[in-house]
Amino acid sequence: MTGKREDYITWDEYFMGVAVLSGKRSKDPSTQVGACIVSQDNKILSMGYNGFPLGCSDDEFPWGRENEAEDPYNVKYFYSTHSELNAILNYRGGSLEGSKLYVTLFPCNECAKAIIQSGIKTIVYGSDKYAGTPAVNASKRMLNAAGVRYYQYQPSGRKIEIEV
Ligand SMILES: O=c1[nH]c(=O)n([C@H]2C[C@H](O)[C@@H](COP(=O)(O)O)O2)cc1CO
Ligand SMILES: [Zn+2]
Repeated sequence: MTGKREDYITWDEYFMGVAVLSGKRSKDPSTQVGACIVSQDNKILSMGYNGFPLGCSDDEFPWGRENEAEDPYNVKYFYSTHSELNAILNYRGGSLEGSKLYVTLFPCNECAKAIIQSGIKTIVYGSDKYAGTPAVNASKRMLNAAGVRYYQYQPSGRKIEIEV
């Protein structure tokens, strides 16, 4: 017996927790997504959340999603950068080869391309609320073909509270 504390959080709880916390920075009123990229030896390399690119003000660009077919110019989809892409682009350290991505929502087809090309080899995702849509089907098709492993985060049931 060393007296070691035993109720410390697991690596998965830690990194998914960081992804969830990152998503709390999102200004999207309907879906907040967070991502955390981790090296093979469990070091955090980068983080991201869905938001507009630098210089594109949250107070000037539209956050709504209504009337996309009639007026896509005034809807968020042309402008929001996905959390996974932001996490990849936020990394300034070199290569992401062999790394692992924790993300609160299953990546879309566009993010799948960036994930594959950046060398990320494993995805741990939270929600799969858009499962079965063409974008997610296409994403899974590419990830399967490229040999990127993915599995859903299994909640421990433990509530992690953060007080600052
Ligand atoms: O993988 C993703 N990553 C990601 O960051 N997003 C972002 C883009 C949008 O801001 C929001 C999706 O909005 P909505 O659920 O209202 O369609 O989530 C959406 C996806 C789609 O799977
Ligand atoms: Zn995406």
